[in-house]
Amino acid sequence: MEYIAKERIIIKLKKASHRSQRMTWTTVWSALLFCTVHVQAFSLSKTRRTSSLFVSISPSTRIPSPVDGDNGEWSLDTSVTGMGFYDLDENENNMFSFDTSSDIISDTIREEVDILEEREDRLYIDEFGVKRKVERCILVGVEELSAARRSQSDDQQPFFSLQESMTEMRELIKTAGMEIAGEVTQRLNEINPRTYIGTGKVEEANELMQKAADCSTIVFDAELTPRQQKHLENSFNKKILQDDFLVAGGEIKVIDRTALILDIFAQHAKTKEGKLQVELALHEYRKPRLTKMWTHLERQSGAGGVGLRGPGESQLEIDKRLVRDRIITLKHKIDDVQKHRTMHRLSRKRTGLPFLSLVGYTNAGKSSLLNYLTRAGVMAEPILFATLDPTTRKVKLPGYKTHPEVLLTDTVGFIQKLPTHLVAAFRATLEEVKEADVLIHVIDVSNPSWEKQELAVLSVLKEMKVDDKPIVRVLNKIDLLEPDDAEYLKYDAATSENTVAVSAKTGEGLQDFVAVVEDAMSQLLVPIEILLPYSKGDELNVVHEQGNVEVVDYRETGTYCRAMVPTAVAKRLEPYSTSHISMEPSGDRKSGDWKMNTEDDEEIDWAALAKGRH
Ligand SMILES: Nc1nc2c(ncn2[C@@H]2O[C@H](COP(=O)(O)OP(=O)(O)OP(=O)(O)O)[C@@H](O)[C@H]2O)c(=O)[nH]1
Ligand SMILES: [Mg+2]
Repeated sequence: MEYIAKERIIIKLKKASHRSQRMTWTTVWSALLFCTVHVQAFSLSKTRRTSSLFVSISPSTRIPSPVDGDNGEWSLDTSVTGMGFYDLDENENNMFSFDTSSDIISDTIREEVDILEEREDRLYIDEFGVKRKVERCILVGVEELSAARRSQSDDQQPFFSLQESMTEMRELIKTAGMEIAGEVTQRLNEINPRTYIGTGKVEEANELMQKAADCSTIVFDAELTPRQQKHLENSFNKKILQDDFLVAGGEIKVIDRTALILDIFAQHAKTKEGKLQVELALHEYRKPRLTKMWTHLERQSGAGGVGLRGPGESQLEIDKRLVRDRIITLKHKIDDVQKHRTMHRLSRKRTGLPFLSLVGYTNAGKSSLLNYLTRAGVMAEPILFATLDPTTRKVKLPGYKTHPEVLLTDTVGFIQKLPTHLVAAFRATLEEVKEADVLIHVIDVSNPSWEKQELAVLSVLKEMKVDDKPIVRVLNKIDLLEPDDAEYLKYDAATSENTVAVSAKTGEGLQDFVAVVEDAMSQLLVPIEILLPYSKGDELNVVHEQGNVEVVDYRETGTYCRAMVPTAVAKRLEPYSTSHISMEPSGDRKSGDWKMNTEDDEEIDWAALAKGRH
């Protein structure tokens, strides 16, 4: 039996793990190559139970029938969404009716494939028909004593103790959908440049994993270098490597903190842009980590068709080229999406509404606050990195005099030790923070490490060079505190500048929140002095709505008005200005002390001016 692809499809080839992997995959590859399948991308997933190969192939290529049976080498799995092919031996009309939503395939092949294989890795159906999580892992953490010492001399860089960091990792692992089967920790003066932890600890982790059932993953609470990861993989997979892949069972995966966060991002990205960014970050992460583990797949690529022909290109080289090409394509696509976003931002600016951005540590309650204020229905979950895509809402703030309406954006949460290339991949989201007039820093005060989390966020804001913007500190989740602690924090907030204690769950303190935000925004107002023609009555309304009017005087030539207004409004009204007002702040912008330069710097009698007698 033979099949022909209707359109570009992903096929999934599965085999049971009891056969020699080397034999089987070589057979699969040769089968695919002999029938001139144009393989466009592939990804391999292995668990203890099965190994799956996902291949994207071009339309109209014929693929051979899988060999089934007792000693079957491989089988074709038709359960992958987006598959579509004809069964040639059957009646041509009798095609398999699969859901072939083409955008899954065209834009995000790797991503869909990754998510599918991740899901498969995690879930199995037990004898009662219940889906259970099976991916279990060993968590490894290190207390780096030299880093602890360094941090003592730097107040700005928070140092999370081993226990704090491990608590956070446990949450991340839970969010990623894994279970912890055991933990290994080590106190080291300096980390081991080769294997991160000492060789004794590698052994300990290995033993722990052998004892735990269904456990083939080791998660490190660290950003491992590609070299360290390779050495660790080799140490944990010594047996498989020694036996030249002939032993039963899947290989042991070594995952670092970055890979774990990327996995969570991949599961949570909702919009096209978010997905593209995650895919880019994943490829950037994987590029230096492609290794010669799979050299048994090495071949001359003449049979690969146009574009793949060439002298002696190894599978590893092809992989690298595929990843490189994909990165370039992704960057182009992201640039395109960002052009739209820039246009969107410009039109938003034209509305003249102040722009507030919610920032904060992951799980602090940013989305909950936006939900409370707007009923926007932004996903707020007790999981880390619930939000990846920025959501902007117009919010009416009750009791606001100067800015009755503002634009409020929810953003991706921060986390300590956030790898720099992850930050780069999410630059579009961070652009939103750069554009903001005021930052609303949401802090989860029910978390024992909240002060360190606050510092971690401030240091990222500093890196992004946005720490000069007015920042409102929102001490959130006070409902979870002991009454005394809550009272103390409320008092502390009331006596500190730009700070408010709230609960985004019960709504407590949100009236004060509005007042504090208004205070912060008044720092954005600039003084104007204008003479508006009577035909521009609507502009005067804007000044009344969005500004603080000090003097209005109806004169023969128009309405004289002195007021404090948002910068956008001041710029628009510049043609009607009666004096030359400098828009530059005089020194500290936060003080709200804006300098006015009159032409000859003469003393002005404001009262007389107001009455039109100056
Ligand atoms: N008890 C209590 N829970 C809260 C409060 N605010 C938020 N939460 C809960 O905290 C969890 C995280 O809230 P989110 O709003 O998703 O947090 P976030 O800052 O948007 O998180 P990320 O998008 O992951 O960065 C959710 O389960 C919320 O219900 C609060 O004031 N009190
Ligand atoms: Mg959120």
